[in-house]
Formats: sequence, structure tokens, C-alpha cells
Amino acid sequence: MAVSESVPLLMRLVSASVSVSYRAARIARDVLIKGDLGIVDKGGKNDLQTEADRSAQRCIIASLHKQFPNVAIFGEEDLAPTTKIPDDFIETEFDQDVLRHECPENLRNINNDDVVIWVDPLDGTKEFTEGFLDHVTVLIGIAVKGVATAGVINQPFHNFEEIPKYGKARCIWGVQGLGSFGFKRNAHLEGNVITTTRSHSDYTITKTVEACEPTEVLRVGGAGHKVLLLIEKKAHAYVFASIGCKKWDTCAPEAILQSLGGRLTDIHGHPIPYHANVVHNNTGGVLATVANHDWYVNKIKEKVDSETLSKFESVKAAPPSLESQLSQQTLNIQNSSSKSANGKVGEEKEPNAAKQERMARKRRLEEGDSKL
Ligand SMILES: Nc1ncnc2c1ncn2[C@@H]1O[C@H](COP(=O)(O)O)[C@@H](O)[C@H]1OP(=O)(O)O
Ligand SMILES: [Mg+2]
Repeated sequence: MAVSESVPLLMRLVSASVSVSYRAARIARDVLIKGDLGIVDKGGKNDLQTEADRSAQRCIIASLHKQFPNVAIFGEEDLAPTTKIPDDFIETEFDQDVLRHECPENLRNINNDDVVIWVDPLDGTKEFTEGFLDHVTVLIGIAVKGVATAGVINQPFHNFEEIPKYGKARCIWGVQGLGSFGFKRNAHLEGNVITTTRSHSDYTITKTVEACEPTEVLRVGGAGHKVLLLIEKKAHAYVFASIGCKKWDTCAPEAILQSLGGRLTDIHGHPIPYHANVVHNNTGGVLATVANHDWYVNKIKEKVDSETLSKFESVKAAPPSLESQLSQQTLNIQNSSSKSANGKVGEEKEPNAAKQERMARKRRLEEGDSKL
């Protein structure tokens, strides 16, 4: 169902993201049920891509681009520009439950240029290939003026051990200043339960977790899944002293966690910026907490040696050069008539020259140039 333009842009974006996250979850489920995961090794440490990652990304970016052609969208996977996107990958529905909520006052008047969408079509890919299905999530994060503001976490295989045929998809969404929806929160959790990576661990990660004095460590996959543990109060903190997580891993989880009063920063306690032109890796690592964030920051500062800490650089919000912005724009989407896949729809929060280049690229996209 179409949605009135009088509904604030942010709520339209969240509503469309919830709907398309269910479509992407269905795609991931279909890939698993068919049984051919089509695994590609991207060459990093446990850095895999499957048919579910590829198809879910095509579905999410093509659908959001069709509804919001002037909003910047960045997705994790680098995809071939020529692949035809099936018509049924285009989701045009808007989630009606989201639209029943009022947009927070301070977010009512944002416009296209304020927004960047960060998409991880399948977070926890390594775990997906190994059958840890509850670690897998679809992440759509909406940044406004560089701040993680709203997010959607879809868990395609929720409760897969109890519900036959790989569980059931569930969707958690939230907006800063409005709250988060779609889950139950434990009232209380004893001790100091810390969650961290299971498939990308190393000495520094383990030492940094230990510095936070855990009573229990949960080694599980996926940034989305780990933040879900915090949101549901099954863990107190997520500690990841590594540069492996990217903006699309943290934008949606951060927005939801912060809407509940938690925090997600780098391991120094500095905010993570989400403008279109930031480096994609979270070079300062990730620290997410339900409460007492500064206590964790101080423990890490106190107990991890300064040479190790100096390797984790906080991301600066200052825009890099136009050239480097454009060289990052390699991801592919289809144009709105779903004829061909081409060009990442990234707009920059940018100086005029970058904006002109974007407009030129958009024109070429509309003309069907596949080499954007
Ligand atoms: N070294 C790495 N190389 C590639 N991706 C990484 C790396 N470390 C973390 N990630 C991404 O961050 C997420 C959280 O990491 P982890 O599961 O190890 O805690 C992962 O799901 C993975 O995203 P993805 O699974 O989408 O490729
Ligand atoms: Mg990921």
C-alpha cells in the first residue's frame, strides 16, 4: 500500500525497511531450504558471501531505491552490475504498524540529503554457513546527519531450534526518541555478561574482553545478534577490539540500542559517525553496553596497554577527498525500472562538486549506464 507524502520521511523509511527486511528474510530462508548456499570466499579472515547475502542485498537496495530514489544507500556486498533482479525481489509495501507511531518532533523535517542507509543483507554469514541460524540477521540502519537514528534488525530464523522448518522471522525496529519494538526484555541479569565474536577472535580481542572483568563470556556470531542479546538483557556488554566490523554492521543495532538508553561507540567511548563519506571499517573497534558505558571504557583504558589501544583509531567525521568518496561507490543496485543492476546509490553529505557528480551519476544511472 502506498503511503502519503505527508508522513515524515523518517517514518516512511522505517516502515519500508521493516517490510523489505521480511522480504529479505524470506529470500535467506528460501536459499537455505533449497540447500545450495553458493559460498564465495571474499578473501579476508572468515569473510564469506552466500547467495542469501547477494539476493537479499539486491532485494533491499533495489526496493528502497525505488521508493526513495534520492536517498544514499550503502550495502556490504560488491555485486556484478549486470545481474537482472527478479521482479518479485521488489517490495513495495509499507509496514502499517510503524506508520501508526508518531515521528519524534526533532526528526519530522529531515530531508533526503540528511539520510544515509547502511545495509547488511546478512550479518553473521560465517554462522549461516555453519548452521548457527539464530546468529543471522538482516540489518538496515538509517543515519540522519551522520548519527545512527533508526534501525531494523530482522532475524530470519528466530527460534529455529523450537519451531519446525528453521523457525520464523521476527523484526525488531526502533527510532531514537520513540523507542524500540518487536521483542521482550528480561527484567534483570546478574553478573557482568560480555558477548564477543566467535569466528573473528584474536589475542587483542580476548585481552580486551578480560579487561572488562566478565563473569561470563558469550562467543556468538553477528553484530546484530550480539546487540540483540543486549537489547533483550541477555548480556551486559559487547566488546570487539577489532577493525573488522563495518558501518552496516553497527548502524541499525546502534540506533535500536540507543533508543532504549544503551550506547554503542568505539572502544575509546567515541561516537561512530555514519555520513556517506566515512571509512567503512569501524577502525576504533566496537563497544556496546546496556548501561555503565564509561565504566567499560575506563576498564579498557586502564588494563589494555597503550600501544595496543593506539592501533584503534576513532573514525573522524571530516569528509575525505571527493576522489576517495567516489572510489568507494562500487556497490551495485538496479535502476528503478528493474532493467539492470548498476551503481551504488551513494550520495555524499558533500561539498557542491560531489553533489554535481552525484547528479551526473544519477542521470547516467537513469540512462542505463552500467559502468557507474
Ligand atoms: N575480520 C572480519 N572480516 C570480515 N567481517 C568481519 C570481520 N570481523 C567482523 N566482521 C563482520 O562483523 C560482524 C560481527 O563480527 P563477529 O560475528 O565476528 O562478531 C560479522 O558478522 C561480520 O559481518 P558479516 O557476517 O556480515 O560478514
Ligand atoms: Mg555483517
